[in-house]
Amino acid sequence: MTSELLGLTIEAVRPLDAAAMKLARELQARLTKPAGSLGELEELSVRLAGLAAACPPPRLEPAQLAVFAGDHGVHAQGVTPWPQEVTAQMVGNFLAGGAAVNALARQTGVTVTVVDIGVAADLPPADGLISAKVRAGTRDMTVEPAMTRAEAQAALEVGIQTASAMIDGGARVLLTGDMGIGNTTASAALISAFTGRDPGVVTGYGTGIDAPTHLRKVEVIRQALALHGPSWGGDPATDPVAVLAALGGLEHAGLAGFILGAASRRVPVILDGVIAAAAALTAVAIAPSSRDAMIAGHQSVEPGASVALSQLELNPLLDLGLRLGEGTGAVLAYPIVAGAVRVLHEMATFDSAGVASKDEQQQ
Ligand SMILES: O=C(O)c1ccc[n+]([C@@H]2O[C@H](COP(=O)([O-])O)[C@@H](O)[C@H]2O)c1
Ligand SMILES: Cc1cc2nc[nH]c2cc1C
Repeated sequence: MTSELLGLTIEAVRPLDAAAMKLARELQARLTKPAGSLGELEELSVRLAGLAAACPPPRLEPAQLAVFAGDHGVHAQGVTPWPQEVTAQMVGNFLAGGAAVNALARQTGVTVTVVDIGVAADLPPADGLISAKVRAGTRDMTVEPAMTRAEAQAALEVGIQTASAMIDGGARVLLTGDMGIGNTTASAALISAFTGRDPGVVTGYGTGIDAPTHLRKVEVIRQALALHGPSWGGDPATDPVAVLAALGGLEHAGLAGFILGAASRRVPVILDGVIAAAAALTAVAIAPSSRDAMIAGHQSVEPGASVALSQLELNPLLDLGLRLGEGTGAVLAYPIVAGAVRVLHEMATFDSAGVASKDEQQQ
């Protein structure tokens, strides 16, 4: 059973508009630069025109980042050295403006909002905090499904509603962020399930674990996949919400909804690291065309991120060796994405600037 909001959102996720893409390609060819010289920015601008069904597409301002925060029952399996309380403490840090993502967001002009979708501790109301707790942390995926289907759907809806509210408030681009001690374990489990790749290939070192902890982390993921995998019988696409409920975090569900919400409104969404990549695979399994609204902000150090992005056929814009999360890689990529659109609005054409084109010079 799919909830009404999720069903309507899935229906509204449509393919790119071919006519707007053609106009953007033609415009790119007339701008005062050698053809193709803006590299990946050119194809990106064409895709953004197709997404908006307009050429030029709207300028990507203002930009809103949502940091989905949640805790993880699998923390009990010793997959991370950090205590679970750090999730709530870092939320406090985001709200006070003292985290890396706050500094980088101030640098690039992005507004940061935190969504408490599943932090284990009670968080007092605060400016910049959306209190939408579905549950105080997930269950341990090695013992039982991390979420019930109803909880996974509720968290997907929180994500959709967050995207809608931000777009209604004027946002023209959304950015993903996450905070959740233990969430690289849930990310690797989701990535393994949705790509069919072995947990040994997609599991990384998260916040920084030693080799024995890494071995245990891979084993924990194998155990969860062995327990739940038979329920989707080798084909996760038949019931992606069941896969999400079994293995995911509340923040993965929120992020998947956020991505679907953006795609349904034809607004681009810049993905951060491995947690966003796992959520993106989930979103694509739910609504395949949502892929076209996604921009991979950066290449996380986590191996699962590369596996997920290559399955999604997304090229990360930056490769800075980041493995922090919070939305840091998305925030850093934002000026590049906004620049790709700005070029279409502001560059002169060969005609308007009186610059001879290559063909004219040859005549
Ligand atoms: O974004 C990434 O690719 C990324 C890679 C490694 C760690 N993280 C962050 O680190 C936390 C999870 O790490 P861990 O080791 O507790 O699973 C969580 O808060 C994530 O935001 C994030
Ligand atoms: C300190 C700290 C900051 C983080 N930011 C995102 N994930 C994090 C994990 C830790 C441990």
